[in-house]
Amino acid sequence: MLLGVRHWKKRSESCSFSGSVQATFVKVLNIEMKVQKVLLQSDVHLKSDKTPVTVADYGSQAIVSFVLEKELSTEPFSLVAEEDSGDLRMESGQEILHRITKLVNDTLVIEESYTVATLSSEDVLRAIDSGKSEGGSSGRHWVLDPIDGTKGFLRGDQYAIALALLDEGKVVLGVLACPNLPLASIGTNNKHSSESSNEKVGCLFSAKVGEGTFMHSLDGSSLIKVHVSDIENPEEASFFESFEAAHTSHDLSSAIAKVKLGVKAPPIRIDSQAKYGALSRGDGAIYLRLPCKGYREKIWDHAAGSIVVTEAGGVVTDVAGNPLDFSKGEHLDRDTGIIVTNRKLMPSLLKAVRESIQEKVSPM
Ligand SMILES: Nc1ncnc2c1ncn2[C@@H]1O[C@H](COP(=O)(O)O)[C@@H](OP(=O)(O)O)[C@H]1O
Ligand SMILES: [Mg+2]
Ligand SMILES: [Mg+2]
Ligand SMILES: [Mg+2]
Repeated sequence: MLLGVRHWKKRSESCSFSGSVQATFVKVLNIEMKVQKVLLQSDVHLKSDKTPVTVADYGSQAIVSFVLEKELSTEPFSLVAEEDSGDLRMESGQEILHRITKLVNDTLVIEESYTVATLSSEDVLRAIDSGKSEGGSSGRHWVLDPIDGTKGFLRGDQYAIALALLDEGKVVLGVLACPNLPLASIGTNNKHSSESSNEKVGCLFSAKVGEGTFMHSLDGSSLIKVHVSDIENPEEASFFESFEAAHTSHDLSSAIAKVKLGVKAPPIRIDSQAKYGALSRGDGAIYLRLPCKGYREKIWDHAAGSIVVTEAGGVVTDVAGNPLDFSKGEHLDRDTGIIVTNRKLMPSLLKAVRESIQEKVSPM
């Protein structure tokens, strides 16, 4: 028993971010917001799976992994992150690597505690590749999506930086920074909005297992504990889904929400895990993600978002109603979609999802 308590204390102490990591996280965000406004065509590349990646994705991964490794120098460091340096090591990647290196140094120079020396391109490549761990069910692994919703980032819309900690395969800590998300509600089911926060954008959600979810403003001026919507009547529940039709079936979610549940409000379509953040503070009551059959979800797309919602009182499952399993490496071990809502709505939502999928498979 005593051993268990000691283990828990040790774990929770080292789970928490030091102030300088959090401050650096915010600086990365500020830089990304500037980069988003001045992005050049040549700063954007297509990866082998045809999804976009930018200097900001690589730069964010290099900085967060560099700072985390420095902060956690006394313990084994394992990071599972989205990007790798393969394309940057090729001849064609030299120009973009040069710009990433400049971006990383410009950012780190602002944070005095990390100005050991100017980082070389090789240091930057090494920092990006620190994210090559495979994760799994034993030990601790940090999970990073340096820019989630890159397509939204390119459009000038929503995106997020998502960092989580896995301990023995379970998410125990999550931080979700959403630089373009208004502090006021973006949905119809809101309970936290206030007059003074109406115009401001930039939210940072943080959640630690057993301690709830907090929303900070990015300028540090406010901090509140948030809770998911307590709506019980599905007709009043507004729902979130991906902006990108290629990432989720808009037709299927419309059949579930409108036809089966009688939801009246139109869907709120935004990019990235900002959907989890917005749901955690009750902006809407449902998030449906129903990708094409065969798409395998990655853990960095859901680890931080899922704990932000569950610690705010919500439920995150696959379409069979099982909790998401983050212990199987870089992929979530499901290919059947993700549903998120509050405890009261989950039974009717699950039923509606199952019926709609069944009807799609065998139309009457
Ligand atoms: N065909 C597909 N189906 C579902 N998700 C996909 C997809 N192609 C890419 N994605 C993932 O969808 C994420 C964005 O989610 P959303 O649609 O909620 O904005 C992307 O994250 P990145 O932008 O980090 O690559 C990417 O991992
Ligand atoms: Mg990507
Ligand atoms: Mg992502
Ligand atoms: Mg990403």
